[in-house]
Amino acid sequence: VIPGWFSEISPMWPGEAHSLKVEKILFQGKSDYQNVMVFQSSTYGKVLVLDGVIQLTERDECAYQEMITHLPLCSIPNPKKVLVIGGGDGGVLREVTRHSSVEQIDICEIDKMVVDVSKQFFPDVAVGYDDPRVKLHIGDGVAFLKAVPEGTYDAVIVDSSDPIGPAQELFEKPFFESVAKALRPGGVICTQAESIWLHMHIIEDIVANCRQIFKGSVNYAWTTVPTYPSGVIGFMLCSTEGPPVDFKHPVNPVDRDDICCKSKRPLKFYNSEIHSAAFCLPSFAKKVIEAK
Ligand SMILES: NCCCCCc1nc2ccccc2[nH]1
Repeated sequence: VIPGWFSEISPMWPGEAHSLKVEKILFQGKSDYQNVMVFQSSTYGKVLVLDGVIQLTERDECAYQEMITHLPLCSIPNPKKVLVIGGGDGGVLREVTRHSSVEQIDICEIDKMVVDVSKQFFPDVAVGYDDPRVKLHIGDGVAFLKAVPEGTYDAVIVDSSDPIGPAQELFEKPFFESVAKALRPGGVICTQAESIWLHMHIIEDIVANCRQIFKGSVNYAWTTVPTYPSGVIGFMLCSTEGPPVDFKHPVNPVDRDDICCKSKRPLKFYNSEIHSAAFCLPSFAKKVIEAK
């Protein structure tokens, strides 16, 4: 351990570790589910760490939050009811509220400490909670979805941490089946889907499960997030049987400047071109993901 530096060492990415220079540790706690830490970095703003894994930094969180939200919501004409699983930081909520068509936003986060810490240390991220359309449920997303009436949501966004830890079940088949049931025909799911550099095997399994469960379209998109392992992170975009969804060509643009929300904060990362580009894959990933 180098004094004054945080290194993200994990068996999920053996032999490598992204490091950030630490100015000051701002919070350390242990919730019922995981270790929670916040530190002031020298060059990436404040950083949220769960069980030693970087979840977000102030400098690059826009890339992840904007892409995981607008890739699904800009792919359907008129999203009204949206469910967020995980995402206790509130960043996805902030992005969902940009869509004026949205009437109801449910969020189910298992760890209340993540919500409280985000509100205290990441107010520009947790601003998402201020919107009156948002309803926060503290609990397990697996149980929450079992209780949801069939066909309730237009979109479900699974903003999970990694498969090792509290989010493990959110990567498994039964959970995807419960999401498919909770979606209306032609509804969409977008999940945090790891790195094509590090996790092709996990992605292969997720894609196989999604092809069996989601009878509309199944696509993988990816983007750059400098502080995530290997500097990239991906998303599974799937739709249920029903009105076809073409994820690669957004029907509901959000980069119009009239679409805004309380924070009046402009989009920093997402736009319609980067939306389409996100689905272009390197050959080694295409071979696995688009295998016919
Ligand atoms: N190793 C990549 C980790 C990606 C983490 C994405 C993420 N960031 C989060 C912040 C709060 C709650 C859930 C979250 N899920």
